[in-house]
Amino acid sequence: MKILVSDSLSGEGLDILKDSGFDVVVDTGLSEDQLVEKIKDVDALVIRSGTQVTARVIEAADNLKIIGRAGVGVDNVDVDAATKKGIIVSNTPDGNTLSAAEHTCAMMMAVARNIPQACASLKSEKWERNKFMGVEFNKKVLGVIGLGRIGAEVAKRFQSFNMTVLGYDPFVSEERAKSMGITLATVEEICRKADFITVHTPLTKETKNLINTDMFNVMKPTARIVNCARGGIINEEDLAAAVESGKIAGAAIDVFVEEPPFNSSGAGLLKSDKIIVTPHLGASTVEAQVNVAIDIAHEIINVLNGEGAKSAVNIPAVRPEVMEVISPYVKLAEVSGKIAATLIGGSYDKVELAYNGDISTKDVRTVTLAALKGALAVAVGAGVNYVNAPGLAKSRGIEVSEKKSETSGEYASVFTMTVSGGGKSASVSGTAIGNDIKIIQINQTRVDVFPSAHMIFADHINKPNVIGPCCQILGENNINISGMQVGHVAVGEPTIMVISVDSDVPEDVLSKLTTVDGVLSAKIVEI
Ligand SMILES: NC(=O)c1ccc[n+]([C@@H]2O[C@H](COP(=O)([O-])OP(=O)(O)OC[C@H]3O[C@@H](n4cnc5c(N)ncnc54)[C@H](O)[C@@H]3O)[C@@H](O)[C@H]2O)c1
Ligand SMILES: O=C(O)[C@H](O)COP(=O)(O)O
Repeated sequence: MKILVSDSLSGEGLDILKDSGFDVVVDTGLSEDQLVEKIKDVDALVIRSGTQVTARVIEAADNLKIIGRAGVGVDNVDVDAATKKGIIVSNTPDGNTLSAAEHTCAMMMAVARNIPQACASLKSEKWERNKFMGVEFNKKVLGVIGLGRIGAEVAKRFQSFNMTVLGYDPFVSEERAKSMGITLATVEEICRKADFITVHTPLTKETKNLINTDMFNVMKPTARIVNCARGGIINEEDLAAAVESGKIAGAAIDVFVEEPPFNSSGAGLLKSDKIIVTPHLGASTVEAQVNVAIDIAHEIINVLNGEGAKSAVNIPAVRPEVMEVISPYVKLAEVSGKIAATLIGGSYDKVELAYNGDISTKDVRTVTLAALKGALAVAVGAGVNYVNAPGLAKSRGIEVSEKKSETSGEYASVFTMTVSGGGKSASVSGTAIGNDIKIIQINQTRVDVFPSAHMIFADHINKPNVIGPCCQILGENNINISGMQVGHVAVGEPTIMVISVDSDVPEDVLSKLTTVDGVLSAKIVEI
């Protein structure tokens, strides 16, 4: 399989990729047209912020399984287009946190003490001590917008300068903020009260232009603002105007709407003496680059080897300790999906997933995805995966619902999947015993089936001389039976027979089974 690395990646990560035995190609600085050409036969793409992975690039990618971002921000990737095509998008959320936080601190200190300007002045043989009068952090107010990994680290560091920290993050509770020594406030309150403001959110439609002229209008004239997150969170034109007119005292900017910003709204920021700038250096430390390269290399190899993605941004991230508990149910759900969709034997517009007992208290988002993947695979084939299963279900008008209850009867946990539509339904219940999975009910019939690779499900009447002839047909066609289960019902009642076999069962053999007196239908499920 082929891995294309299209931005600079530290050698430690490249070595891991090369040692995995995959074909690794490093080709940086590609235009969109060049990438469209090169991506066709690529299985994994490794990027930083320099590569724009547009819908056009994704459309051209015939084999792509994962886009791995060595870093945090995925705003240079069309994640929706990737998701629709079933491509995993993963990042490395932790590897560059400290470097980005430290760069923010460096920028804040530099703008407080005019260090770049004073340095340039002295190097041009001027001794301008009065011109570069700075300000202290002591007893000042810091406003942090976005209290995630980097925001929290920045807040912690400035608390040691004896600053009061105000924070805004709609996804952070009062308790969490309190535990970090931060008082929650609105963006406007922060803008009114803070001496220093720093933004640490992703760029989203909510955060785009979050800091604009309206906010600069309420800031102190001594306020200084820093952006080491994403260009566009602070409106570039409004910032240039606010600094120029003296509405605020200065700014420090690492990131721009367009990078490099020479021919865009960011160009105005380069002209002001009161705005210091760096060319997107937040993550540019030896340590961060080694961390993110190693993290993304392992993620790429895992995914190409068919193991799960650990840090995908377009499928649920499940903590390893939770994954350990739910992983047999992930397997069970996929198998149940295949069985239920095969048994209904046609279209359906409802999928109901019932989680009973211990499993109902766990994060089961991945189990639900697995159930959909299994069911849709019956119609769509190998083109369905964890990433595109919900989108495919939606586009087929399938309504998915979950029910949870802590009661489960004789088993600690029971998972039930029901598909229904057009007046028909099929349902499968199962449980996990250690790492093994067992189907315990099909429709209304109790069974005890440990799923195998090839299983025949035959509806029949529970009466003499049905099972024998079925086994004979399979034997005559050289199909070895490795196990068999018949649903527990009274004689004369309809039930189900599940025959595990060691090889595929051709259609004509399945048809022959239905000629046996008492057999109502026969279907094969391949796991
Ligand atoms: N300059 C660099 O080189 C560099 C390096 C690393 C990360 N970054 C950028 O820094 C930013 C933060 O990274 P992180 O690792 O801390 O991410 P994170 O996901 O840990 O934190 C982001 C925080 O923003 C919050 N948030 C989301 N929407 C918000 C909104 N509308 N208002 C306020 N808060 C909101 C989230 O709740 C979260 O707590 C990202 O944009 C990332 O791309 C830049
Ligand atoms: O989001 C990030 O991780 C940073 O912006 C770093 O980007 P880079 O990998 O291009 O330095």
